Amino acid sequence: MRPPKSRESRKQKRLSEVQEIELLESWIQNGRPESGSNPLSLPPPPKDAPVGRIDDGTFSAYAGSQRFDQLPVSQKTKDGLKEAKFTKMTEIQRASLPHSLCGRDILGAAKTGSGKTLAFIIPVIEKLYRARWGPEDGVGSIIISPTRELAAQLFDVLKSVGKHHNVSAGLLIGGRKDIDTEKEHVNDLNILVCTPGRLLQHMDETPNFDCSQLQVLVLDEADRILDVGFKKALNAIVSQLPKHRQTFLFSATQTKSVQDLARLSLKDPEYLSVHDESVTATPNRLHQTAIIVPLDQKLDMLWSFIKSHLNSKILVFLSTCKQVRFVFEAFKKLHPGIPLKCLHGRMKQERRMGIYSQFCETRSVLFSTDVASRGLDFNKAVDWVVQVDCPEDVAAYIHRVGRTARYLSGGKSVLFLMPSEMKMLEKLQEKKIPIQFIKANTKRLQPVSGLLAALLAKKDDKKEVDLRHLAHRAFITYLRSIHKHRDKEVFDVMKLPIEEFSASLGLPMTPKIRFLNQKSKGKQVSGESSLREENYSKENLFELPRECPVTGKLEEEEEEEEEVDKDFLSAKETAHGGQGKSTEIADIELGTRILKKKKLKINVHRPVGTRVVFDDEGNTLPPLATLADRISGDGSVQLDEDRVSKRYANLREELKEEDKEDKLLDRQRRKEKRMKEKMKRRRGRKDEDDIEGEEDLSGSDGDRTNKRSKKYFDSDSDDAESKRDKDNSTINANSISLKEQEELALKLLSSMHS
Ligand SMILES: Nc1ncnc2c1ncn2[C@@H]1O[C@H](COP(=O)(O)OP(=O)(O)OP(=O)(O)O)[C@@H](O)[C@H]1O
Repeated sequence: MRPPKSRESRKQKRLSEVQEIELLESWIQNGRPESGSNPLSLPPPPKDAPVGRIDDGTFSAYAGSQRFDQLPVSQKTKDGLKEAKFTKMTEIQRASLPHSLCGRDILGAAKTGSGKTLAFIIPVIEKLYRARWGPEDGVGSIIISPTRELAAQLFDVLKSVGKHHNVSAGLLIGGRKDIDTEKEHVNDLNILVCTPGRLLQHMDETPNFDCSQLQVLVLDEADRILDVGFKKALNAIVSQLPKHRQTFLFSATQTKSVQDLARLSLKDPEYLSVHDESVTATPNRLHQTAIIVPLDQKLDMLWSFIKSHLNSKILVFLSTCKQVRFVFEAFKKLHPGIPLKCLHGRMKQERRMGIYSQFCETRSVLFSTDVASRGLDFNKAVDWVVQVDCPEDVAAYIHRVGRTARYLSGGKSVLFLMPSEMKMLEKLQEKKIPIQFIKANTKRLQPVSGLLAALLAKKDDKKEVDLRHLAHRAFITYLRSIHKHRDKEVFDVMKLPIEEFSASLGLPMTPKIRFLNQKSKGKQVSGESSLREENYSKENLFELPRECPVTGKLEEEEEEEEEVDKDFLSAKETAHGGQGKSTEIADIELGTRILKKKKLKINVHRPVGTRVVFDDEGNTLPPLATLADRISGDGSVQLDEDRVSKRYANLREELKEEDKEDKLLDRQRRKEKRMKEKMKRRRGRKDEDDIEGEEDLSGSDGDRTNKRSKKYFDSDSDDAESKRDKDNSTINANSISLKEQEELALKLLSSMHS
């Protein structure tokens, strides 16, 4: 039996909670801001004004307040905020919290790093607290994030601010092994922080998984989640949620699409875009630069940049997973003098999380795909964001550079633009992005292509990473990503110096890309300038215009098997450098080997049926002579019919044997192929980012779909092959009889001797 004192104190606690909730409800109702108003435009309450219920039964105004403790939120939340050292609200928090606390749907837009997370975490916790939500009530709120790392980060903020509350919360993200345990507990959770894929998996597979009582739905990085990549998953999720709920959509690049909003059944949402009037769309303390770098000099430039910023924390964006892996592995071998890390959607989840936390803690260079471009708030500030490959659009640019200069800190970014991508600069400037165009000091450029070529030329040690293979994949996936871009004003694969690019990766020969017009290959775009031809006097690598106040140095897996897209590529035999051709050929793709095969020479002028047969002494004999060695009385050659039938019987046996062997071999080959594909699929499923991960311009989603369907067709084709085998056996059975063959042979023989 529990001591009565404890029961008494629990009752007391309950009573005080009920009273607090009543007070909060009245306070909220009393001071609700006008629908459509922006609380930022209201005067802040006087400094020492009373907060909450005032003596005469009225309440303090909370719309317009600047501190968290002036808001109608529970003491538990206030304590959580205080302990996490959050006292003053940011603009998006001041603008949206008065509306969200009184139950309205929110469409929130604010620059990166401006505190949008708390703007939805606080009302989520408060709504459930005021509804006295408990474990037995099930799922009360769902917070959806496009990536696993971001979901984990949101979960951490939730745990810290809500630490004094009794609601239960869980992080549901793909790539974790404990799905079965998760299924057992998910029905006891009140707040789910998840990625769309994992949530849908629970909706599909977990018995009794029920979201029918949902109170609040949050989409962080809403425009991304509403994007085509997540369309199916999101529609399926939303179809299982009650329509009567509160919905919050937040992003730095918010969607205003009526269709999107209709999909989510938003009710008169408050559109709060706090930086609409701002001169810039990016954080004020972010110093942004762009520099022209031809494709074949990108790695030289990146290497030089890293070497001249060894004491910085640098986040480098590349287009595809394969590029990330290649640059990471290759640069690692060159020991630049700063720790290197890589992050992409095809890595195992534990490793991804490990890398993410390590990068939060240490000075290092992180090579990443766009999986790290949104929402991530790396603990210790990122000094530099380097975009080696052009972002797909302005929104992607904003999110990438937004990984630095967060909240009150500063940061720098540099965008490498190829001459053919200059249109992107215009697009960025049109969208209020203050980006400064600078020139490189080529004197300080440290070429790395030669070193890469030497690395790639080294004999492969089986235990080590196959750099040449990685370079090859990086080359192909990059070009494919450019080819797939819809914005042809910026991304035009035909304008790229393909051969030079291949050489810059250290590849001994240029893999051939079938979709390219051969004639235009190798030609440089007009205006493609070579950095090495330019001459700049200053000591630093990049030069800013004189008036610029910035004075920093730069003023400015095994992953899945080869996804050999035979329709997409083959290889071209052009050797760069002094690499021996013959050794290289074996290493390039199947397509190349097929091209290298010597064509069989067929002498079309040779008369039909004139196969030359020799006797034991090497004398030529007439055709079919071996079957016609019975000499008749008049001296003419006659067929020995016994020998003929014997010969045919032997031939039949031989053929049968050969056929058996061939079939066996073929079956074995197909079995191996199936096994390989099965393994690949398994590995793919393990390592694969669930739909949420990627972004990655290797077009992972698309590619995966293709791969899956390809597998589907492959397995079909196996069936088709076995069917063909059966059909063939039918054809054999119906083929001409032995007697007919003998007659044919006799006719032939007599016609030849006549
Ligand atoms: N009121 C506040 N006081 C102090 N720091 C804050 C406050 N609100 C947020 N922060 C801090 O600001 C940083 C950025 O916040 P947050 O991650 O929520 O930004 P965001 O707007 O969601 O950015 P993104 O658009 O990149 O997702 C975090 O480190 C967070 O702890």
